[in-house]
Amino acid sequence: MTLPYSPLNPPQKPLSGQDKHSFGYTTLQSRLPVIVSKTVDDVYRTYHGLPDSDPLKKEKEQEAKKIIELIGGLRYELQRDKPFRPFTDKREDAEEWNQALSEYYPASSWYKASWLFSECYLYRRIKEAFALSQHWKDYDPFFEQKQTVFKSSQKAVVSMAVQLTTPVDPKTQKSMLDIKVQDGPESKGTRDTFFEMVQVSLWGNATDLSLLDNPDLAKVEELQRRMLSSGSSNKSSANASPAASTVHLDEVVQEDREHHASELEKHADKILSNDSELLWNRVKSLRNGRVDIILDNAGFELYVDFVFADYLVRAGFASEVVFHAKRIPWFVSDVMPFDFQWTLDQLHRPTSDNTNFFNPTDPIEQQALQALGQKWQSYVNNGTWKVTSHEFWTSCYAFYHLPTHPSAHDLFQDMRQSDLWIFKGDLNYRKLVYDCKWPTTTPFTKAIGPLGDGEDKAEGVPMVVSFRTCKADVVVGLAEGVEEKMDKVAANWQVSGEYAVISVSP
Ligand SMILES: O=P(O)(O)OC[C@H]1O[C@](O)(CO)[C@@H](O)[C@@H]1O
Repeated sequence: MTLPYSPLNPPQKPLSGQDKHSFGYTTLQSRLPVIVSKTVDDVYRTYHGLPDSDPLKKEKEQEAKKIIELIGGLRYELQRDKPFRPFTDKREDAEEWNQALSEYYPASSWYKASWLFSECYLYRRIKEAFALSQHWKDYDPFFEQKQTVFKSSQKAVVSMAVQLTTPVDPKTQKSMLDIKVQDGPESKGTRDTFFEMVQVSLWGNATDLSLLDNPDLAKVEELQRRMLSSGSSNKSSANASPAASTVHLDEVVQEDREHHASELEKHADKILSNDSELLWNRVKSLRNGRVDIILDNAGFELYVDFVFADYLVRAGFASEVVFHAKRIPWFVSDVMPFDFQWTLDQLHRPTSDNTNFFNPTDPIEQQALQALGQKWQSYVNNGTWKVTSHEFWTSCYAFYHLPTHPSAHDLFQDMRQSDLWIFKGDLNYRKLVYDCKWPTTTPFTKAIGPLGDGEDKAEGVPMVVSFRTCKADVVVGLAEGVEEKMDKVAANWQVSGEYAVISVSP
């Protein structure tokens, strides 16, 4: 079946930088030039830091200068709204990108094309600058930023690890993650934990680097405090002395958990449309199913994605979780396969090694991190967790094209084996709904076209879920009156990342 839609002919009017009041305009005008400049800074710092002992230093320096020149040129083109030009590198997706450029936007430019196309084109152009080199081909200019922000998440990461691994019931010694579906899917523990995990996974999307043009680490911490008690309870295990934490850990963790649960409750009204009950109905019927998570950001968000996936496995709902990462550096903080393994490594490295990424002083905290890291590594080793990547996720195409685009054929055939697709984050949401100006009351299931449950539903698509904090103008699935109410509450509610939606299409 050929789709009537294309980047040039989306199902509704597309968001575009032409609208000066849109977040697309602000992004093209102010945010992307900063991101591009920071990319140049990173390359500059990295090549200046090359050791003299590196036999390839000279060649690498020369190539780095070329990369800087290319990325500088890109910034110039963006700021002056110059026409798009074709790609000149030999990556496997270059031809498809060039075809799309000539078919949809032969004489277009950054502000004239759809915002979605322009923004994806920018990240692909950054990749081109590296792909044309020999020594920097696989270099990720955003890795250092991803690392720094993850490091600044230590408090939240550690606190959550302790909460998850400490027995909640001293008699059974079971932790929050040990709740099994055999205890009855509707048992209070299983159900409550599910809703908590969903919210943790959702708000994990609030800390993303492309939105924080200038990663303000205090803001990152503040955002994480939304979902955690760390830093807010002075009894938190993260602050307790080793002796105190050993003696009263159960109590402290219990208190932290209660605080955490009430923090989440406080944020429940920030979820403007919440289909998590529908999701629960599906999840609780699963036994040893397959769940696909289309990842968004590395760092803290990936960590909470691991937590959610671990819950699904331990409870017995899933025996296979497939994580979809990006093949190229994308929207600054998106997960690449390297980030996936790197994150696991930081959690379960032996603590005697002074180079530990996280360095909590309390042995209980160290053990908690290691316990999670080792458990998660074992899932990777035995194939329960798989990380994969596909060019489609970094193409210019919205997800309407996943079932029918020839280059996504293998991906779609594989994903059809899944019981549930969970899309994380804002960009994935934008690609699900084709980044259009939908009325906010449009049902999610309609706005996602062939992935929804309308007449044009593609065969083999399972339940589609999106966990998204709102960081772009488009939002659907709202009840009548919500948009008007929100306009009075906060002028920038659609893009601030303060509000969220949990959307499900059966
Ligand atoms: O990491 P996320 O949640 O996909 O967000 C990506 C960010 O980049 C944007 O696509 C704009 O640059 C926004 O929509 C969002 O702020």
